[in-house]
Order: sequence, then C-alpha cells, then structure tokens
Amino acid sequence: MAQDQMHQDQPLIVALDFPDGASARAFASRLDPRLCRLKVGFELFVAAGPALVEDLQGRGFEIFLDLKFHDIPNTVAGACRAAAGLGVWMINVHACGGRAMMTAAREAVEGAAHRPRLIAVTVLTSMDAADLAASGIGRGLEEQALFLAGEARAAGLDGVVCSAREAPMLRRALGADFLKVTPGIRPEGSASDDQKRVVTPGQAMGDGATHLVVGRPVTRAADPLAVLEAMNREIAAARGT
Ligand SMILES: O=C(O)c1cc(=O)[nH]c(=O)n1[C@@H]1O[C@H](COP(=O)(O)O)[C@@H](O)[C@H]1O
Repeated sequence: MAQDQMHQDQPLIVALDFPDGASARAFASRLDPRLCRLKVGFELFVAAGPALVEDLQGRGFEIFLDLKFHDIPNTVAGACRAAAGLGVWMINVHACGGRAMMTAAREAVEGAAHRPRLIAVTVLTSMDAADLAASGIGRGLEEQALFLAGEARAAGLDGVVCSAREAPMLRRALGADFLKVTPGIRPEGSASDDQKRVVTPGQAMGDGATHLVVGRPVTRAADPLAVLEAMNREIAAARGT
C-alpha cells in the first residue's frame, strides 16, 4: 500500500517524548506505522536532531515535528522553511505569536518543495481557566481558544492544536475540514498526569477531533501495540466504521 494511502485515515499520533535518540528508536521499533504517526517534540529534537526524523521517516512513519515556533515573523518563516525541508508531515507554531507571524509561516511552507500541514497551538491542554487568568489573558478558556483558532484560520493555516473539549465549538465555527489535533487523550482509567483537560479517544473523535496526540498512555505501556490497537478500535467505533 502507498504510504499516503496507508496514513490518510490514521488519526493517532504518538508523542515520542524521550530524552535521546536511542530510546526513541528502540521504542519506535515496537510500533507499526500503519497504527500511528509519530510526534517529535523539543526534548527529542534537541537531543537527536534531523537525523532521527529522517530515520523514523525511513521506517515508514509520518512525522509531526512539534517545535511550536513563536518568534518574529521572519525567524519563524525561516524555521518553518527548514522544517519543511526535512519532509515532515506536519509542523506547528503558537497562535499567540500573532496573525503576521502565522502568515509568514504559511507563506514559507507554501514556497517549499514539500508542503507540510501547518497548524497553530491555541490554549495548552495543561492550562485551565485559572492558569489562563494568571497569565494575564482576560478571555475565558473557550473564548480564547476560539479567538486564536479564528486567527489561525484567517492566516491560512490548516488547523489548530486544541483540547478535544473545544473541538465541537471549533467544528461549528470553523468547519470539519479545519484540522483539530487534540492532545490530552487518555483511554478510560489511565492517569491524567499533568494534563488538566483530558478526553477519551472515542469521545474526542465523536466531538470532532481530526487527530489525537497521545504520549504516556502508550510510551509507558507494557504492550504499546496492544494499547494502540485498542485505541484504533475505539476510534473506528466512534466513527461508525
Ligand atoms: O502541541 C502539542 O502537541 C501539545 C499541545 C497541548 O496543548 N498539550 C499537549 O500535551 N501537547 C503535547 O502532547 C503530548 C501529550 O503527551 P501525554 O500527556 O503524555 O499524552 C506532549 O508531547 C505535549 O507536548
């Protein structure tokens, strides 16, 4: 099966939050690219760099390079261009960097030979209303997520990272095609860890999430493949497929 065909309907993204390339490679060898994409974030990218991304892609995994760029437009555009050059499937920026920054990011990836999906982080799933207020934001949680998602859409981005709890509201406001990548996913009965807004895989899909990011429930599992298979079954049931 062509890689594109294999991946196009796969909503699960496993967060490879490991401290070094060796641990990430060892863990990835226990997974199957037909069951998930992989997310490489700050910790791993700083430790292991582009070579690891290329290695994982060589094993058939599509990569979400989660570096959450947030800087002046010119700097973010350059970072996005460099990330696109790695051939990754998806990259992201922080929506609170502003519309000009997001527009510069979008123009940079549009000019690249390989155009990754470009999405923006709205309100982190580790934050609740009190955290938002404490960081000086006057809007409520949902209002802020909706505002930032609207800014991302106005800048021409493909979607947002948001809590699945906000997905129904964002689907109503911005449509089903605007990507809603939702971390804070926890299968029934698993620990919330530091996530304050958690949702089960089935519930997230039912609520309009297009992709689910899940880390520790898979990376700390005794049998990660079994957890992925169970999550994929739950997703298929929620989609009615
Ligand atoms: O951008 C992200 O991926 C992200 C945004 C957000 O609001 N919340 C959030 O948890 N994440 C990422 O999603 C992953 C969640 O991991 P677990 O909490 O272990 O499932 C981590 O890699 C986070 O960096």
